[in-house]
Amino acid sequence: MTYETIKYDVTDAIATITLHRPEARNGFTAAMSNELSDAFTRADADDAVKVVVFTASGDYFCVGMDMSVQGEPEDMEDPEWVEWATRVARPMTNSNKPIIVAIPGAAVGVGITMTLPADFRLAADDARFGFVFGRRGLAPEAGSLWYLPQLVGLAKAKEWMLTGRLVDASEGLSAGLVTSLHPRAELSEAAYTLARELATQMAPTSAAVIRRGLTAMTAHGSPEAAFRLDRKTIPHALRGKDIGEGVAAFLEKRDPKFVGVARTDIPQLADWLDGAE
Ligand SMILES: C/C=C/C(=O)SCCNC(=O)CCNC(=O)[C@H](O)C(C)(C)COP(=O)(O)OP(=O)(O)OC[C@H]1O[C@@H](n2cnc3c(N)ncnc32)[C@H](O)[C@@H]1OP(=O)(O)O
Repeated sequence: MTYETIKYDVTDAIATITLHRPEARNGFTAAMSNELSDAFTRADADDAVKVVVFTASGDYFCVGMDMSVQGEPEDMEDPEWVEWATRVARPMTNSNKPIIVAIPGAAVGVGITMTLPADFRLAADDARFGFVFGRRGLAPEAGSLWYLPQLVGLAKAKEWMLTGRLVDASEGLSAGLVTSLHPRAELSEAAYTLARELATQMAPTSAAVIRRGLTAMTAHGSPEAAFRLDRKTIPHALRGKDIGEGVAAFLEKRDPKFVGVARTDIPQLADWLDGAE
């Protein structure tokens, strides 16, 4: 697929997906929805990719739906509309690779909800966030009715979504929405420092089990379900390509050279997670 609203790059095992409509403050469109869906799916399928960085060109991350081009749909059941945030959030949720979001400025509406399935949200210290759907007569999307209370608690999620007020960066940090804050000029380096650490220090199969397992267990797990999942994943890890390397690297006081590939080494992971309820 040719991308017109985003950029996609892979360098040194890190895929970077960049919202690229800076003239429109990266306003979200149907084309952007399709392109992001394709890019996250592509990064997951590429065995050369170990980590994904999701960021944006310009001073805004994304001002949400581009209200200047995205009019009212003729058919409110049209999946082009109903599914447009899900198309992004689902491949992010199912990704075998950790996802780091670097948020340089305002992230509002779908501009913030589509980041919630990611694993880390690093933000500029003057960024703002807004769950403004009620103010526009819309309903929350991207699975945010589930994700937001998981991240910040039910009381805060209700307050943010019911008022639709803008939340500043420090409140986002203290509530748990944001992982860390950085001066805007240092945000990109902070994101790539973290990405390089994950790409070099984490066994890919371990990362996939951890990010997907935590989400699945939080969504529909229990201690017994987690014990059952452990019984699948631990023997698998012990038979895997990287356990010897991880232990040897520790004992030899050197960086590991992990060769595992989650997608092909544990193709049954999705079935294990589905069966974990
Ligand atoms: C299914 C999906 C649903 C959703 O995503 S619903 C959410 C839709 N998005 C919004 O409602 C956000 C509306 N925008 C804002 O609240 C603010 O903006 C911001 C907090 C994002 C940024 O504030 P500041 O930096 O003070 O900029 P500014 O002066 O308000 O806006 C600058 C220019 O950007 C235009 N703009 C902002 N957001 C959008 C948008 N989402 N779609 C189209 N245009 C937008 C404005 O109108 C204005 O334009 P001009 O300079 O010509 O006056």
